[in-house]
Amino acid sequence: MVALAEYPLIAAGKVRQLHAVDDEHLLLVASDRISAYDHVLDTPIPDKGRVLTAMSVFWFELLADLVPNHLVAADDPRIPGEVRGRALLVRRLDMVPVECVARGYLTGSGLADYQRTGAVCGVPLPDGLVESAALPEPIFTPATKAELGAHDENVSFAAVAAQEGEQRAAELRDLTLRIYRRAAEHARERGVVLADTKFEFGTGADGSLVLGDEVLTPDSSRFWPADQYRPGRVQPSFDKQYVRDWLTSAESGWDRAADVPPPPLPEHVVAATRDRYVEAYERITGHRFADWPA
Ligand SMILES: N#Cc1c(N)ncnc1-c1cnn(Cc2cccc(F)c2)c1
Repeated sequence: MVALAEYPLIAAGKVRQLHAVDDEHLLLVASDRISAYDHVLDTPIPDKGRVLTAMSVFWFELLADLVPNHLVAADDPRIPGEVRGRALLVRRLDMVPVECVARGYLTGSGLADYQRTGAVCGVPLPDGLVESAALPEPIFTPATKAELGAHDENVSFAAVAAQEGEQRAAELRDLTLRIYRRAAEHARERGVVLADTKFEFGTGADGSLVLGDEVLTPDSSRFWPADQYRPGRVQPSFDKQYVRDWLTSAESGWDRAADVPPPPLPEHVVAATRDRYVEAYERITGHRFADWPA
């Protein structure tokens, strides 16, 4: 078994890394780190990396009839033991430099754009939409990837077409929305609102689109508990609300506006957050997390 250190690091996000395995394969590693309020917290959430990896595998398999994906293996001798269960062996693709975001609800940067311009990524929306409003239909709201730590920049479909060509841009939009609709319906039947999500696509040797990166995890998407959904307010995050509430409580002593790092999380917040990740996985997939490879 190879050690992770023998696979050169080629990209790193806030809570995950990408290593080169060979000319054809990469290793996508999810850490137990959690970010909140644009800070990566000091306290890891045990099993978060494994839950999110297991979730991506579930969605790749559920969506395989809609779109090919880059997954080669979740359990393979090339995956180092130290990251087994929270790493995916994937096919090296030629990535399309567009963050393909689908939104079924209006929140975050989409709401901010709408309040400023009446539109999101140039897509006009009806008047009077409030925080977390369900959109008349899901919309494609692409973005360009920002440097680590900065927020992605929302761009218009026309900008994507100028960069990728009209046909490829239309393909990215249509595929993004088809996948979102399928996933949102599946999640909603299981008590989870998939408010929005971000896909990354690449192309293989034949030039056709392949779904890459992580997919439909609570880190690449907004998951809300359906039974608490109420438009007109910021929704509780299915997975991160305990962390957010504690960090903004007097107990933490943290001042979010002071741009200082958040304090370590108390054990009860860590445990409750781990439980929420496991609950999200078990609800959405119907599988027991205990059955995911150790
Ligand atoms: N997935 C994938 C992928 C692929 N299958 N082939 C080629 N490149 C990529 C690739 C390059 N950057 N990213 C984003 C990313 C993901 C995970 C961790 C990071 F730090 C950064 C993805």
